[in-house]
Amino acid sequence: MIGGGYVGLVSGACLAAFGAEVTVIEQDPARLARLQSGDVPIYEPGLAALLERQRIAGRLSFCGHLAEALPGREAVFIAVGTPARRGSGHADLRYVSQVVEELARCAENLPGGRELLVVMKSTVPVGTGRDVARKLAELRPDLRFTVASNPEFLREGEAINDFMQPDRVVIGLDGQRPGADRARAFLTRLYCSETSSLTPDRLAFMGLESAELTKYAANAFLALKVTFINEMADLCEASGGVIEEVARGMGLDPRIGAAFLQPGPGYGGSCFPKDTRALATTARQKGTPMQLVETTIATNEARKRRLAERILALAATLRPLSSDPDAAERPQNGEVQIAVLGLAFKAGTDDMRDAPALTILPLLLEAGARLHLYDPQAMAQARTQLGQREGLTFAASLEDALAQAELVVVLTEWPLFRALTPQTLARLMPGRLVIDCRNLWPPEEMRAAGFTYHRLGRGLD
Ligand SMILES: NC(=O)c1ccc[n+]([C@@H]2O[C@H](COP(=O)([O-])OP(=O)(O)OC[C@H]3O[C@@H](n4cnc5c(N)ncnc54)[C@H](O)[C@@H]3O)[C@@H](O)[C@H]2O)c1
Ligand SMILES: O=c1ccn([C@@H]2O[C@H](COP(=O)(O)OP(=O)(O)O[C@H]3O[C@H](CO)[C@@H](O)[C@H](O)[C@H]3O)[C@@H](O)[C@H]2O)c(=O)[nH]1
Repeated sequence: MIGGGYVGLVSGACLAAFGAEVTVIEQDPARLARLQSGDVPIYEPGLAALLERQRIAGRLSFCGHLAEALPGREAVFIAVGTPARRGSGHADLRYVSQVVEELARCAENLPGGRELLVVMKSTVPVGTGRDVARKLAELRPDLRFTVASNPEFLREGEAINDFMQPDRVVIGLDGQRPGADRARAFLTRLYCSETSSLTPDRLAFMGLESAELTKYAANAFLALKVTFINEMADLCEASGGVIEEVARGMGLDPRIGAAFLQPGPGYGGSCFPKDTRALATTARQKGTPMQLVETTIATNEARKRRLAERILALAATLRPLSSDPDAAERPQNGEVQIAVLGLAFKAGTDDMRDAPALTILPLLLEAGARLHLYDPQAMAQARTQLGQREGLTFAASLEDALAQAELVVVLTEWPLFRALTPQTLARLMPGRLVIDCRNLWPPEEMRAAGFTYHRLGRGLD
C-alpha cells in the first residue's frame, strides 16, 4: 500500500483484517517514524486500535522504501495524494508519476508467469490507468503486470466501517489485457475473504475508464446534492419554510433518498472541492463542459463568502466593527468577541483541507472581529493553515473559547457541541447571540434560554 495517509492507512489496516499481508510504504520520514512506533498521525475513529491489532497479528508493517517491501508481493495499491494543481483545476499527478517510476525501478516479475497487479486507489482523472500502464510498459518492457482502478469511497470519520461494509467496491479492468481475469479473481478473493463480510455481489466490475469516472461522478453528484439543499435552505429562510421539514419530505422519496440533505456552511474537505474542479476541467478538455458541476463549484464558493457577510452583519448589531467607516463616530467598547465552534470541514475528522473555516474566518478577521477558535480535533491542522494572526486566539478548551463570547458561530457539527444544552451555553458565555451553520439546537429551547438564535433554513421566529 503506497501512501500512509487517510486512505492508505485505512485500506492497509482493513485489507490486513481481511487476511492479507500488507506493508504500508510512507515516504515522509516523520510520518513513517510515528507509524513505526505505533503512533497514528491522523485522527480517524477506531483506526489506532485496528492498526495495532493488525500489527500484533503480524499482518501489517510500515516501510519507507518500495524496493524493500515489494519482493514477493502480488499486488501494489497506490494511495498517494492527488491534490489540485496550484492555480488550476487539474489533478496534480506528480505523486502517482513518482510511484510509477519507483515501480519501474524495483518491480520484479512474479513466478509462474503471473502479472503483478497495480491497483489505483487514489482518485485520478479518466485515462490515468491507461497512461500508467503505457508508461510502465515503456520503462519496463520485460515486466508482466495488470493495472486496475479501484477508487475508494470511504468518508473521513466513518472510514473503517465504510471500507469494511461498503455499498459497493468499484473495480475497473482492461478486459483486453492478459491477466485481467486473474486480477478479477485476486481482487474478489481479497475483498470477499473469510474474515470479510463482503460477498462478490458487492463488487462492481467495469472498464478502467468507467471506474475512474464513477469516482468523480459520485463525488460531484453528492456535492451537487449538498449545494441544492443549501440553496433550498436560503429559500426557506426567505419564504417561511423549515429546511428540515422540506428535506424530510424530499428524502422520503426513495428516488431522492434522505442522505446528504443537511444544510451547512458549504461543502469542504480533501475530496469534494478538488474532485468537482478536476471533473469540470476534464469535461472542458474533452469538449463536453459540465455546466451543473461548474455552477455547483461557484455556488459553494459564494456561499462561504455570503456566510461571512451574514456573520459580520450580526456582529455589527452588537457594535460597529473597526472596518465600518462609521465606527469612529460611535461609542466603542473594543472589538466584537466571537467564539467559533468547529474548524474541521465536518465532524469526526481533524482534516482542515478546504474547510469552509479557511475562507470564512480570514474575512471576519479582516473586518476587525476577535475570534476565539475551538475544535476538538483540528486545532493542530488549523494552526498550521491559519497561522498566527492579529485577533485570532486558539482556545485551550470549549469553555475558554466561550468565556468572552458575545456571538457564537458554529461551523462543525461535533457531538461535543450538540451535547451542550442551551442553559449550559448561556452559563458559559456572556453574549446571547448565536449563528449556527449546522442547526445543532432546538430553536424553542435556545429562545427559552434567552438566545437570539440564527440557524440555516428557518426564519427567526
Ligand atoms: N481522504 C479521503 O477521505 C479520501 C477518500 C477517498 C479517496 N481519496 C483519494 O485517495 C487519495 C489519497 O488521499 P489521502 O487523503 O489518503 O491523502 P493523504 O495526503 O492523507 O496521504 C497521502 C500519503 O501518501 C504519501 N506519499 C506520497 N507519495 C508517496 C510515495 N511515492 N511513496 C510513499 N508514500 C507517498 C504522503 O506522504 C502521504 O502521507 C487521493 O487521491 C484522494 O483523492 C481520499
Ligand atoms: O448533508 C450533508 C452532507 C455533507 N455535507 C458536507 O459535505 C462535505 C463532504 O462530506 P462527506 O462526504 O461526509 O465527507 P468526505 O469524508 O469528504 O467524503 C466524501 O469524499 C470522499 C473522498 O473522495 C469520498 O470517498 C466519500 O464517498 C465522500 O462522501 C463536508 O463539508 C460536509 O459537511 C453537508 O454539508 N451536508
